[in-house]
Amino acid sequence: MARKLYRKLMDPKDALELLLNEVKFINKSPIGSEEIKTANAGGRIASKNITAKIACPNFQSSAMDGYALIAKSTKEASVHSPLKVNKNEFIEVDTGDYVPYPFDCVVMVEKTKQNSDGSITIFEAMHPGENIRLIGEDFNPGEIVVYEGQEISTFEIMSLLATGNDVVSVNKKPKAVIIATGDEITDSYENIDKNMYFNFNGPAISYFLKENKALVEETPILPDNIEVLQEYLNKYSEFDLILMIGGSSFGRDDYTASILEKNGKLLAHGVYLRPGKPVILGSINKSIFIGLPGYSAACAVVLDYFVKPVLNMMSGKVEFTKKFPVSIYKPLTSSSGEEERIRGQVAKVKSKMYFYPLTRSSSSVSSLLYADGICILEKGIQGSSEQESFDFIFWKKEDLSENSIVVLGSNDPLLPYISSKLYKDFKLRIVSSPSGSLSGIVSLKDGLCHVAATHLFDSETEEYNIPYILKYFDKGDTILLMLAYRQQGMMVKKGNPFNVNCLEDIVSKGLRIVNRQKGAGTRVLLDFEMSKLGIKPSQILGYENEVFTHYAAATSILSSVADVAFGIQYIADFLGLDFIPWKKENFELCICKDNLSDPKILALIDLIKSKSFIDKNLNFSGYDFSDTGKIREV
Ligand SMILES: Nc1nc2c(c(=O)[nH]1)N[C@H]1C(S)=C(S)[C@@H](COP(=O)(O)OP(=O)(O)OC[C@H]3O[C@@H](n4cnc5c(N)ncnc54)[C@H](O)[C@@H]3O)O[C@H]1N2
Ligand code: MOO
Repeated sequence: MARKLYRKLMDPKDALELLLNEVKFINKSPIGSEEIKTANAGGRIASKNITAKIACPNFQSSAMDGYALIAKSTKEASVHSPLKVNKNEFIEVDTGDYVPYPFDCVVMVEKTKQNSDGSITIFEAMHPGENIRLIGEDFNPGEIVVYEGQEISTFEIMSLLATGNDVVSVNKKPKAVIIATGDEITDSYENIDKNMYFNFNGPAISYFLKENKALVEETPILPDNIEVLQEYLNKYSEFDLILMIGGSSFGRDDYTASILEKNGKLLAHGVYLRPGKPVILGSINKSIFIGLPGYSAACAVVLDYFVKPVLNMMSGKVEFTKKFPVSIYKPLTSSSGEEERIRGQVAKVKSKMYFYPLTRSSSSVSSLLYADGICILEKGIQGSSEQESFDFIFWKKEDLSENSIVVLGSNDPLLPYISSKLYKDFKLRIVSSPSGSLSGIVSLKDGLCHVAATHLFDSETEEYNIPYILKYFDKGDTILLMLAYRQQGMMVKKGNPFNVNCLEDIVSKGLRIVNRQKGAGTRVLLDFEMSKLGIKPSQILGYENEVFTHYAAATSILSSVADVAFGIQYIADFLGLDFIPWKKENFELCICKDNLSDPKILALIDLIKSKSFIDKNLNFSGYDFSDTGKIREV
């Protein structure tokens, strides 16, 4: 099949409007209602206002254990003039008992004296209604208990049953089917090799749909075959929502849009939204059809932007997307023609809420795992400034923004272990965004983080970190907390196929490197080693290719896009690369002294001092923990 090279992109808001109108057009807003037992209605959506059938309580009752009396007859009673009430003038009641007329108040048993002749003595006057639960005190018949569109949960069930609603009318759950497509998609790890991906989107989307009130089926993974796809679309024509994963962009096998064009209604193929651009929206028979891009982050944005509103409409759920204002800690630029939804974490630093973006790659799964939610960058934003405020939408249920320690600067594999310990013991976490040691120190100065992670070698003093920090902070303003000494060096493929032993080999053999970004400790060290040997950047192929982490440097070697990269021994060993050692370095955390009273920072310092984050089961090769937890004054 020839590649299709055209597509008219739409504004995402217009596309959503068309789609929701289509849900109405096929009469599925909502899809219908059913009566079910209230006891089983948790999580369901009320299809209409539900009113109280009976009052709650529906008879006057005693609020206390004691004696029901006639208030009028007690008006002379006081501590100084106790009143004897004969046994035919009261009735004994327990909490919740019916209180018959003419009794109109209850005296608590502990406020009376019981006499041998069966009478009681009371010591204060009672007023009508005292300790009586009145009819309809909680709910009166006809009062609205649950609104149409409201989700029924614990207290709704309690209130509905208290008001005589044994059964309730709820909206039916939309029936959704997920069709994962692609010859390269498999559900067995045995087949995972070149050109095969495990179907991690399908089961995850299934859970998303269930969380959003759908009944879900998943088909087997379908091949890129137009007849088979067609057959499954017919098979599920009774379903309310058909989601097809993959095959939405311009690939050879991207049949999805054309099937819809021929057999149903193609409302949109492609929107000015990133990620999620190649989404396909339409209907077929009486089902809404949404073609999700195969890349996971694009899938996630489409689920949030298009699928969720469709499900809410079908299940009749009234939902409001709460947006929070955030500042972006470093300038971001959106692509000129598209609205961007950027994944990231949020954290409060010095009472200001900051957004720390994660990778914008559409295929990234880890960014979905780590993101608290998304920040909306309207199209055409050029280099946002820190003063500007942007809309942030939580995707996660848990808001950890005030429980976050923001570590900017360099990156170290120990940080996730530290974060996991802090989470388990204190529900704290580390938010880290690798920006390079120097940039971390500047961010600390600018109040954009709590901690700067740094490993900067100063060639003049041959000292680590302090000379750099003193360029930005006064003496005595900060401390350095030692995390570990790390072995730095060169990483090459297993077996060292190019026989690299020193930097000169890179030049003489014309090898490709991948560099770290300017201001990164590893970059500073490389430049120092190069200047010692008189090697110029122009002599090294790939000197301008920058990556932001040790992992990214190592994976460039694994993916054969570089022959040599620079970083720490641990990563090389961890990923099965060979390593040529250079130098041991100090990896330290710089903290402002005026932050030392923050309980979060104290918890971090205590943990590092205790060294209990060092997982004995892991081999931290190239790490020296002898001075871990030591503090240096800057
Ligand atoms: N020449 C162009 N190429 C691409 C464009 C473009 O405009 N021009 N758009 C890119 C964008 S944007 C996106 S997003 C992706 C989406 O691609 P498709 O929707 O066509 O998805 P596939 O090609 O079928 O799959 C891509 C990729 O996704 C992964 N995948 C797919 N299904 C699953 C699954 N069930 N579980 C896990 N992973 C899955 C897999 O890595 C596939 O290789 O297209 C760009 N290309
Ligand atoms: O939709 Mo794609 O996700 O923009 O990369």
